Amino acid sequence: MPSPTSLRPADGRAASEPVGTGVRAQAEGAAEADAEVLRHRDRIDEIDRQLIELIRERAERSRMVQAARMSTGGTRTHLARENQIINRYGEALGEGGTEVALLVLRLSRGVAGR
Ligand SMILES: C=C(O[C@@H]1C=C(C(=O)O)C=C[C@H]1O)C(=O)O
Repeated sequence: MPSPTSLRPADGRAASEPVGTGVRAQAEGAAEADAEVLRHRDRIDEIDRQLIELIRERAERSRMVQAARMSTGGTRTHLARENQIINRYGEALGEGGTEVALLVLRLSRGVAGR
């Protein structure tokens, strides 16, 4: 006659509990979830690094365009072009895209505005 403990399933749950609900199964599930979080966070951090780098390059190039235009008496800003950019972000990203475009333009324009 087996002892009561030898009747316990190997995954740590009580024999009366459904598969996947035992202490071990829950611990394994939690470890997998933790690993998944770390994997996605690694990629998110990499994406953020790239975004920051791209925003910096964009701002630098934008300031060069602005400087070139102003060197011949033009304005710093060009509203028709900005509207095209705002629409592009809005169409690609939805309502929040418009706000992203406005922030990107603000970062690119520097403090002075026009
Ligand atoms: C860079 C330019 O100058 C300004 C900055 C813009 C930008 O950062 O995208 C867009 C229009 C202008 O207000 C441009 O005209 O292309």
